[in-house]
Amino acid sequence: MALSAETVEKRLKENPGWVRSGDRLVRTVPFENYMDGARFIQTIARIAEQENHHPDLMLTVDRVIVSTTTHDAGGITEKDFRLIARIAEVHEA
Ligand SMILES: C[C@H](O)[C@H](O)[C@H]1CNC2=NC(N)=NC(=O)C2=N1
Repeated sequence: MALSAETVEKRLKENPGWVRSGDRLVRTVPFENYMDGARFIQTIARIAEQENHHPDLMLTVDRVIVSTTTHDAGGITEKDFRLIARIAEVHEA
């Protein structure tokens, strides 16, 4: 079930670096160079497979943009927050 806007805002306070954009949680993570960003994407891809929850990932020369929603629920769910908590374990904001 999609979380209410209030719940999303409250949970976001516990997740520095993440913002809500429409029905997505989004974080931009800066990197010194392309390959560091590429390695981060590889790590997230492994986590996504474990969680069976797969964020959109965009790699540029100096950042990775991570964006997640739960399509089935039509919004942000606990699955998205579980995923971003796992990402925080490998890269603090
Ligand atoms: C069938 C499978 O569980 C679904 O397609 C999953 C896979 N990964 C997913 N990842 C994300 N981010 N949102 C989803 O709604 C989603 N759905």
